Amino acid sequence: MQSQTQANHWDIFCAVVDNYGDIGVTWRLAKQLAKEYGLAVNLWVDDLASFGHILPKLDPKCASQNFEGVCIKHWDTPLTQEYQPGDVLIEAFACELPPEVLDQITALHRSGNQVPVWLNLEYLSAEDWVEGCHGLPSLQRSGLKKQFYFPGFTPKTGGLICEADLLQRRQAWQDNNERQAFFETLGLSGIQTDHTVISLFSYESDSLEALCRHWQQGDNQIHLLVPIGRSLNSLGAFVDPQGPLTPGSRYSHGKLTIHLLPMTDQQGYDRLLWSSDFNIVRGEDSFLRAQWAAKPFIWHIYPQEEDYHLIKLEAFMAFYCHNLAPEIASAWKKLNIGFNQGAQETLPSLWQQVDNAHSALTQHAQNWPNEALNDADLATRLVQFVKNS
Ligand SMILES: Cc1cn([C@H]2C[C@H](O)[C@@H](COP(=O)(O)OP(=O)(O)O[C@H]3O[C@@H](C)[C@H](O)[C@@H](O)[C@H]3O)O2)c(=O)[nH]c1=O
Repeated sequence: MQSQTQANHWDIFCAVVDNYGDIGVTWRLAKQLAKEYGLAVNLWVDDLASFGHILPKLDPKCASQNFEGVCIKHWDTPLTQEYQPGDVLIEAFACELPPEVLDQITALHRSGNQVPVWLNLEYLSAEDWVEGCHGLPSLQRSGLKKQFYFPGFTPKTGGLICEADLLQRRQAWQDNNERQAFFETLGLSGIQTDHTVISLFSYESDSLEALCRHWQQGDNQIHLLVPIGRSLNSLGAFVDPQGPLTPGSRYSHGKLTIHLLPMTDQQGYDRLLWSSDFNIVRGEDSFLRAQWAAKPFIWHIYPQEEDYHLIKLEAFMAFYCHNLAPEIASAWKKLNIGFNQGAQETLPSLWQQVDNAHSALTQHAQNWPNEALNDADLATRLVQFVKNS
């Protein structure tokens, strides 16, 4: 397989901590840098089996393979494939670079040669402090300079990952009403145009059972589309926990039908979000893609110690709601907090209030992407940042 050995290539290193967010974010970025900026990108990943869940064509046993213009390389220990220093070296989410890489760039630096621009791509947060930390240097003992690159929602941050044509493609998909044909490709049947479709990709949560009980007794037919994963661990009362829980299974309870789906590649997941009336998402990447889907959503934020994640949730909600009618903003915020806190008793009424405001929230969700992008997405700002470094 061809790897990127030209002097002007970029290397991105990604260690999969858990779940799919680390690899999901770096894979999106690598694809976009290759496609829109013609950059030669090596994406080094320590866990190809996890990556395979969101890129089913990937061969987890292959050390080097090309997809969508990106060379995906297995990051093993010790590193068996040669690293050649390029223009840029990105360590994603403070993963520790392999010693073989550090040794090479240190040797380059010591011999007075040019070293790659070395960046630590951080997690996304809407908190105030991000602006002050974006771009800060972190001086290394070796004398090398590493800089923090913080994604974010304001012009003084590193921006948000969004491909140049994404919003247009999503709009065309929704205008052309592609959803029914898409559901057919997924083998879904029985979804009529006046039914409500909700996608679910969350962590385990007691909130799920509370919402399902409510939906089961509602007036409207609801279809809950669930890619196989952690959400199912909390739906034991609604799916057959002894059963094989395979894609294609469906379970009906009153007005609620739960459909199990396979995990697909990222493009397929985007389409699922575009095709749903409401999305329940999590982590970092699906959270952002729900915003680009321009539909109302609940964010199940990745839990952190001492409930720090609730501070991050509040910071984002303040941004998202700043120009939303106060009573709608309040209902949507309470639903998100209630979901994240597992507030089983209050969730049905919180859901109802948000559901009543569905068209206003959808309108808001449609305006949000352009506002959030602030004229430049993350890749555009990153390329500029590197030019200025
Ligand atoms: C359901 C589904 C998801 N995906 C992708 C979308 C995203 O790129 C990825 C999921 O990533 P996230 O939404 O970020 O959620 P996550 O929970 O998987 O990842 C998390 O990992 C932790 C280690 C981080 O600290 C969190 O911040 C977060 O990133 O999976 C598919 O490609 N196909 C699918 O069918």
